[in-house]
Amino acid sequence: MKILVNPVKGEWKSELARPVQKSKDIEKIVKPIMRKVKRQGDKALKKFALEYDHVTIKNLLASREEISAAKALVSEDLQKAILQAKENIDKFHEAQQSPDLVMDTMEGVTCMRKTVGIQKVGLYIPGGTAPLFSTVLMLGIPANIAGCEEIVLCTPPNKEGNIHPAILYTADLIGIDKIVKVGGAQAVAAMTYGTESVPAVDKIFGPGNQYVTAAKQLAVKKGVAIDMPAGPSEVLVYADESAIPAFVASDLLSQAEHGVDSQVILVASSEKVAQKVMQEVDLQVEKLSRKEIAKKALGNSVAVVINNQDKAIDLINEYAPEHLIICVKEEDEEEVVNRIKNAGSVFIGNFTPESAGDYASGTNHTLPTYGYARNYSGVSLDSFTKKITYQKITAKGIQNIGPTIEIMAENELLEAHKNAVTIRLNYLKENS
Ligand SMILES: NC(=O)c1ccc[n+]([C@@H]2O[C@H](COP(=O)([O-])OP(=O)(O)OC[C@H]3O[C@@H](n4cnc5c(N)ncnc54)[C@H](O)[C@@H]3O)[C@@H](O)[C@H]2O)c1
Ligand SMILES: N[C@H](CO)Cc1c[nH]c[nH+]1
Ligand SMILES: [Zn+2]
Repeated sequence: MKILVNPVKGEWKSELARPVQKSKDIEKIVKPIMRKVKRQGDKALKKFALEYDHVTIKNLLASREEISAAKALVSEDLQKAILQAKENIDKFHEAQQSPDLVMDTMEGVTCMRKTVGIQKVGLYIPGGTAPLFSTVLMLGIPANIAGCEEIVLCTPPNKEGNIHPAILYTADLIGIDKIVKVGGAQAVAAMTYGTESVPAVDKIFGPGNQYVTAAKQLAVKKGVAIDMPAGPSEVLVYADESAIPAFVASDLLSQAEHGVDSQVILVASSEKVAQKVMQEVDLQVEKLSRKEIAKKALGNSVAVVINNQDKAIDLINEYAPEHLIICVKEEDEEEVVNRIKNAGSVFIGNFTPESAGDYASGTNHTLPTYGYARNYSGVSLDSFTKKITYQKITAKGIQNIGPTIEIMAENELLEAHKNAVTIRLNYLKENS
């Protein structure tokens, strides 16, 4: 992890650049995958499973037997934990429901807004290097609450050509039964175009590596909506002397272990704080089973010393981290929290590890990366819904609002618009 002491604004931008392959390079790989899946359907999915996941897949869809058998392969302790996490995520997402709106803007003019679930949704569950069954909860729960009619789940097969039992168990728990053994860009292509086994969907959700993220962006060009570009995980920890270095180090490593292209940033209030955290990182990383991945991610990562709070907050807002951990003196906490404008999800205080949000506290872990927290929110119930507006105008209502519409239409030089009102007003005059 590189250390940067009191950098000037221009300097931190280049030093904190995310480690991504150029999108043109990734597109060169992803575009032909999308084309092949569009033309060859399931045949292409099986071919790519062999090429990228190194397995032969006979049946792309998980069978009822495979799904039912999964429960016995998940320990009771894990089942209990998944149920606890489900309960909290359920609660937090249920509470996000907003009442329908009905109001009269004028006498006789009623406007309404209703929330409707997106009909067909596709959930991508990453599984390349770790089987992220927690993502099944994060996407499946809000999809259910929103009332989405068709839910398809795609996830890469493991080395044996199967889906990890915890993914199957969690999917079954929340009632998802269309589970497809397909990962990467080919999964996104399948949900975009539809194949013999995979239905085309209206919106694709879920994080993934750079191939998945690039494919989702190409899917948008084909008219499919996506949640957001949720790529390699990242965390920024803002720590002062009150932060416990071992805790901070553990949080940095929790995101570094996701993938070699993850990035973790420490913004420390002094060199002493930064040094203590980095010593802890060096100690803790050696004990991790994914230390090779984490070490590579640390190579993309930076500790920045900034002894001025305004500048530190400037940097945080400019970087727009996916996860932000704020570990500052309690008397400064509220002010710092309130000045954060750009972050996917914020974790406050020494006892709030980022993993709490990843798994079980209730918030969603599918969040914007790569600075997209500047203009995207993380996944929530809203992501699975659309709002439809309605209106009903009575005879009295059209008499009230009609003249306003007529003069506006006339001045926009749109005569037919005006006529649609005038014809009604004349009718009412003639029939009164
Ligand atoms: N932002 C978020 O909310 C969030 C949440 C969870 C995970 N993540 C990120 O998701 C990612 C998961 O990545 P992963 O790789 O473990 O799993 P993944 O499921 O995203 O990708 C695995 C698939 O990538 C494809 N692939 C691999 N190498 C390829 C190549 N050379 N060319 C074309 N396709 C190839 C394969 O088809 C494979 O099935 C990590 O980067 C992690 O940080 C992000
Ligand atoms: N930290 C990831 C989001 O960037 C989500 C996750 C799932 N499992 C563990 N972590
Ligand atoms: Zn995580």
